[in-house]
Amino acid sequence: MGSEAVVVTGQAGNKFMFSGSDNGIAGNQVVTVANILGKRSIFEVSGHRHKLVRDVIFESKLPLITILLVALIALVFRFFRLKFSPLPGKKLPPGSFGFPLLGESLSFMRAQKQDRTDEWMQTRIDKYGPVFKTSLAGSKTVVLTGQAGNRFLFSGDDNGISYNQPGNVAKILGKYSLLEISGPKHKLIRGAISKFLNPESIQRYVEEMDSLVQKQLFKELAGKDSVKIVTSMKKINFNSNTGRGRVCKVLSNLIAIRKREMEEGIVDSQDNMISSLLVLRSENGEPLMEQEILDLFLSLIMASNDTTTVLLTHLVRLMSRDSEIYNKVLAEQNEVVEAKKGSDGKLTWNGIQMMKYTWRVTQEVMRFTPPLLGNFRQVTSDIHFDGFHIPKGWQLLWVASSTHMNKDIFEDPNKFDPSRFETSSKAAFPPYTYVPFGAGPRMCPGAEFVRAKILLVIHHLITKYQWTELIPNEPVTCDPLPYPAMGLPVKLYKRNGV
Ligand code: HEM
Repeated sequence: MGSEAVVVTGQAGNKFMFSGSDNGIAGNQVVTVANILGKRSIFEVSGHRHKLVRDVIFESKLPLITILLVALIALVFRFFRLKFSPLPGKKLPPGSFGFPLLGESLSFMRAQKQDRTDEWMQTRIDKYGPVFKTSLAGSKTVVLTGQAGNRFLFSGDDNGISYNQPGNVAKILGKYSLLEISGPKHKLIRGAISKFLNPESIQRYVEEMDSLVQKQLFKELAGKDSVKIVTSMKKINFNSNTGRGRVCKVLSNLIAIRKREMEEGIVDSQDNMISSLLVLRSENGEPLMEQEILDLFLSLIMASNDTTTVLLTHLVRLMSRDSEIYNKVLAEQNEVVEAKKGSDGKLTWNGIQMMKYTWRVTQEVMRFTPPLLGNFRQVTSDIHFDGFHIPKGWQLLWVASSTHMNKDIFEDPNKFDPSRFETSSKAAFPPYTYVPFGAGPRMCPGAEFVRAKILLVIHHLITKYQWTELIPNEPVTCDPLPYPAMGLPVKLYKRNGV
């Protein structure tokens, strides 16, 4: 332990050691033990004080178990005081770590369950300011809110801030998912994937997407007069009952098919995402392993399924509650139906571009209820923000509502008003303030795909069906995404002539 020592053994040695207290020999413990026990522990005090403490403990009439219990509690408190004590000389953000071990996790989880996360955040912002510390999921956490906090967090990728997800999420996604890789490899793979998710690509396969959406939607709703919207939307997005094992098998087969097709020259490497990943080479010329391609696809599926389901669910819920919005969306979609007559009944990219009002409603739904309320980052080296020191090993948390519901950014924020998106959101709101898809190098690459998907589903749903909620005022619960607690059961009515 960094000290020279003499080992004393035998009867004579023991006698010398045990009788020698305060006679040139002290009972003090090594530094780490002393730190934990505290400098007034019986092991650390000596002389008259040691005798006094010893008499109180051993001569008292208190049962030994009580004494041991008190000592144990003191030890645990001491341990956690040290563990959670601020670093000397460093200005840490204000805030509270809550209870030992649990931190503020329980109250945060309770707020999530009751859909009161915004309130939980706001109470702390009012008390401590836009940057505050807490302890969540067993980690010391700094919550960064507001435009400046968002900008710092979103731009800080690989700069003392890492995107790696908590252990359980990482396990599900696989270690090669886009969310787990960083640096040049992340840039390379993100670039390859994004090429297939940008508007130019979506334009090419919008008709194919449309026929798939129609097929899945009508298969799901056919013959039913009531459905749970959450379940139906999950099935339309991706059958959530399909486990990781089965998806991997299907993807493995697909990779083998693409490899063969490329060898036979049937498809070009830029025809589809799998082929383009198969020809991708890292800086040192290495191709991706099959496991990497599998994890990448799985992460795309996982990142898209729940978020898109939540968004569709909240749109359907809103339209069953607000007949004015429902009628305006329906009127716009009927215009698209008319326009389709000029293109053999097919929904084209132009049709998608006509759905401006529907998209504004969707944008406002995401402002009110962002499908992803926020996300964590890991601090990989000491960083500084707004005059505060944030030590390595802590985590950061960004929260969409901190800017979405800010009256200085969005006028009358509690009013549902799709018209605020009439000019392009980029021009209307300062950067890093409207963040349902995040921002910066880790911004959601699926944003354009989501737009096409949502508009296609709503187009077919509203032109064929009307619906009413079966549970009035069904509460929303975040687990961790904001879902209606009972899955939004609705009664379906087919429109005349369908
Ligand atoms: C309504 C639907 C969606 C919402 C609200 C959403 C939201 C987000 C947000 C906020 C982030 C950034 C998280 C952060 O910075 O902490 C993100 C990242 C990501 N999203 Fe989405 N997403 C949606 C749909 C999709 C879809 C459809 C895909 C795939 C086609 C997708 C793939 C991804 C991936 C791969 C990342 C990680 C990007 C990276 O690390 O570079 N998302 N998403």
